[in-house]
Amino acid sequence: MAKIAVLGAGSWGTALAIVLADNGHNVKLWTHRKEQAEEINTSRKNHKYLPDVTIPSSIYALADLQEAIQDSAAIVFVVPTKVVRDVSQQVAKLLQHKTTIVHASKGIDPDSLKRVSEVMEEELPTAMYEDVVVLSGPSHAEEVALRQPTTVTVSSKTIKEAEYAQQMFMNEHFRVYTNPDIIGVELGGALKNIIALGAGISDGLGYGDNAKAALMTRGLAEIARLGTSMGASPLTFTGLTGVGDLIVTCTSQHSRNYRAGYMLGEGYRLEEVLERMGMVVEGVRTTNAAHKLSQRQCIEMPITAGIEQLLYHDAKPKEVVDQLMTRGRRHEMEDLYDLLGKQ
Ligand SMILES: NC(=O)C1=CN([C@@H]2O[C@H](COP(=O)(O)OP(=O)(O)OC[C@H]3O[C@@H](n4cnc5c(N)ncnc54)[C@H](OP(=O)(O)O)[C@@H]3O)[C@@H](O)[C@H]2O)C=CC1
Ligand SMILES: O=C(CO)COP(=O)(O)O
Repeated sequence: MAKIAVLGAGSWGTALAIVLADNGHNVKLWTHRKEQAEEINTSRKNHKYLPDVTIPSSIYALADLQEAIQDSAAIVFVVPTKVVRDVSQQVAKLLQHKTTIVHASKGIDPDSLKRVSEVMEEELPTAMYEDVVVLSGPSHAEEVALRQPTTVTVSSKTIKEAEYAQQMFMNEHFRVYTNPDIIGVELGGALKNIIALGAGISDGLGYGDNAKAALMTRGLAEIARLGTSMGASPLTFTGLTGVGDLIVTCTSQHSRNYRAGYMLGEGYRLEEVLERMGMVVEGVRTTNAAHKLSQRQCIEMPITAGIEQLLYHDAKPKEVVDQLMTRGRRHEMEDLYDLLGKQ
């Protein structure tokens, strides 16, 4: 079995470390906080992020990054998108052997507008790995850590590294597929968080299932529109990392994006919401990134634009809904008219 470093001891890093430990790997769980490493090693609990879960004794938590990555067959980055560059730079300085690089973050960097694997490629020494692998899909940490049935997808530019990650993570509770479309896999995982904010806002406003279904379906349409303009396959958005993750994030109380959206819908201000959450709400920064990308790619993303207005320009949730509902008339699927040769 392999020695694997998991970087980031939040809810998802801890849950993925448990999957890897269940598979018999020797797992080092790196946290940037020494006291958290001590807490995990002594109490076998991650009280802040996964309080109900007992962490197997085969997982060793530590705050020394050098020791964590030393001789590792794979390094799995599970930190919030906004610190991926910084953590990659730290790893780049310490890495002295060739390894497999995996990440499981769901976001887009609003400064560079790059996907997470692109940011990592800019920082990690190319001689030390083949391709960055992304792991994404409908997978709340709280359920994965309890070994409830979960399916995810791994993707990398070439299949070899994705297949290595597939066999590393896969077990009877955690089924892992491969997909060659890394652009679609990363964009689907990142952009669904915007729609989950929207679904939460809708519920927080007191709207019903019709409104949420509309947001999810029209949200998926704009995700796919942007994604295909950036080189993704439209098919990927029908898969686990597209519609699958959209369903789980828009309908679950586990979702931080949904819960943050709910509070916004109830009228709380963004700063207050983020303070109450105390965990990463990736959709907030991703909304900003996606809005800029939609302008760069000349792609219409009305839901994203509305949520951007709400998050960054003080628009009221109800105003945004009214704006969306009173847009001009549209075909549901423009391409279908071309395909069927109809006017
Ligand atoms: N939770 C989930 O179910 C899933 C999450 N993801 C994705 O995984 C990524 C991580 O999310 P998640 O684990 O849920 O987030 P959490 O909010 O649960 O935890 C974030 C973790 O990152 C740590 N961290 C923050 N800044 C740094 C830094 N500069 N260096 C090192 N560590 C840092 C935090 O430490 P501290 O406690 O000190 O703040 C904390 O341990 C996100 O992109 C998310 O979208 C993907 C699938 C499922
Ligand atoms: O990506 C996730 C589930 O697949 C987790 O979503 P949240 O970050 O909204 O909790």
